[in-house]
Amino acid sequence: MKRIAFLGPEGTVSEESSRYFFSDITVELVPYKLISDVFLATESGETDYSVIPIENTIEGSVSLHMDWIVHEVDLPIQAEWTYPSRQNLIGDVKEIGSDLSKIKKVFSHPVAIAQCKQFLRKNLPDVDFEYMSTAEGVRIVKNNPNQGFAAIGTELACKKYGLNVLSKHIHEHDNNFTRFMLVGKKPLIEIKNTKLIKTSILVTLPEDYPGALHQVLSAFSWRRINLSRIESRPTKKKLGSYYFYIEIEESMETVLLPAAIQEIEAIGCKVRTLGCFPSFSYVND
Ligand SMILES: O=C(O)C(=O)C[C@]1(C(=O)O)C=C[C@@H](O)C=C1
Repeated sequence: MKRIAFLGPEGTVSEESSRYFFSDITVELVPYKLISDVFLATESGETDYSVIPIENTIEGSVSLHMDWIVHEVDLPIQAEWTYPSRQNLIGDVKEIGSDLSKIKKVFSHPVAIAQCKQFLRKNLPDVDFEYMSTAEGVRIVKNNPNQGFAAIGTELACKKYGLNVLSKHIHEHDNNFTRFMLVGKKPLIEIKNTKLIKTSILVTLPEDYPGALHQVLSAFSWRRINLSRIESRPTKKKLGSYYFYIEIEESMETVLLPAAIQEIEAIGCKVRTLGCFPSFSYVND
């Protein structure tokens, strides 16, 4: 059975989304305390794949996780899916009741906190924050009663640690989704079929000259290849030096995409393929 590393403890959004994505495939989900441990578990062979949150509707890219994929490990992207992040204010109702001013400190993941900024500004303007995964936050609140602690996390974690939802769905938009990537050394053949196959590449320009990026993009545009994301990140070698992370809605097994990449290489760019993978959108059933 395939072992899948995710950010733990049990009850994180990563776990909820993995249970959804792997609902038809029997896998063992293995929690790790830090996202670095999640990556390294698969890099070392302790697990077969890692589940990595990569982008959120409200917060945008999770840059730290993208940087891990690019700089720290050699783990191709094998699949991606979207999943709704439903955040709740969680605590002990016997302690807090309906008086949220009793809350002095909130524990959660920085990305989850950022998804609830408006709620927090309005209802908890003076609280302190401490950062960890959402489920770790819920666990800490459970283990430290009567201190004015609360967490932002999932209903799964709330049930798991025997606490109460003090305010339900406190994230800013109904359309709050997180995109997760499955990274690992080999393709996961058990994955269901999908129409959309994407390819992710990293492009480093040879030097900074007028129109350099335009030339790269035109290799895709005249072939009518659709790009779904482009982002620049520092190469970490020199201030002001960037690579471009480009997501393409096309498989490497087509004729057009390898030709576009060859053209980009011919103008002196370095291209690294991070993965060619099936892409799934959340279906509410
Ligand atoms: O802390 C969690 O529950 C996670 O799974 C992490 C994470 C993230 O890293 O973006 C995942 C999705 C949520 O939107 C917020 C936090």
